[in-house]
Amino acid sequence: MTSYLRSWLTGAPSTSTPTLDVPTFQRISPPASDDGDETETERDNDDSIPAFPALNSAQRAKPAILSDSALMPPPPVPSLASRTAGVPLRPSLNPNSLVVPTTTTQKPQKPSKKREKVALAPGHSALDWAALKSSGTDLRGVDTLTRIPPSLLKQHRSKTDAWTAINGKVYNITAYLPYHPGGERELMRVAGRDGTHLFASTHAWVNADFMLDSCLVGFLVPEPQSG
Ligand code: HEM
Repeated sequence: MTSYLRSWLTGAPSTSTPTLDVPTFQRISPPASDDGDETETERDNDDSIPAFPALNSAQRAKPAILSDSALMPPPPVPSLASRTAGVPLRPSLNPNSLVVPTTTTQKPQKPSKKREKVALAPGHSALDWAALKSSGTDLRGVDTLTRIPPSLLKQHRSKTDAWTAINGKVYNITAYLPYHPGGERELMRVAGRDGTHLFASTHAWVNADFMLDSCLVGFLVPEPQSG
């Protein structure tokens, strides 16, 4: 092995290992003429590689050298004369500058009151909710799914018995209250009524169908006409 490696480094042929059969490549020109004086067998045995690109290919043509007037003009030179050392150029003063403004005169926006972060009690993370809802615990409080008119929905608007309707489905949100990342107070705003609009305008990306699947109690229907 050592002598084999040494032979690689020194270029001397190795004595103990047989020489490797390294394939060599030859530059093969296309046949000089193709005017039919060779036999069919000769042609079948002809493994010569055709020239690529073909000898008459346009790729072999000499590229045309464009004159200065045919080339795209260079971008304008920024005017460096107006520059003061250490002071970045103001893009508004220098239309050629690509420098971004380093400051702004606009006041920072106050954080929106609408999406306040609420500290959830320990054991009330999204994962805890997922575990609870798939644990088999009864979160509905009803035996069968029913048709629920707004007047019935309205009767469930306390913290210990809260229902809401989202996209036509009525959920018992009582168990979810302490798990809601936006807080109990915000969630209670939709208790006893159709919360579709408020829900969608706060976080349309939240999948209520999935979050509350085991809290489904029925479907919102119009108030039955009396008389
Ligand atoms: C009834 C079904 C509802 C469910 C299942 C639900 C679920 C969720 C979820 C999963 C989040 C976290 C979203 C995120 O981090 O991107 C969230 C955040 C929030 N929710 Fe709800 N929500 C409901 C209703 C409401 C309602 C009616 C309001 C009232 C305005 C509300 C207000 C908020 C707010 C303010 C946050 C933001 C909390 C934060 O930024 O960390 N949610 N909600």
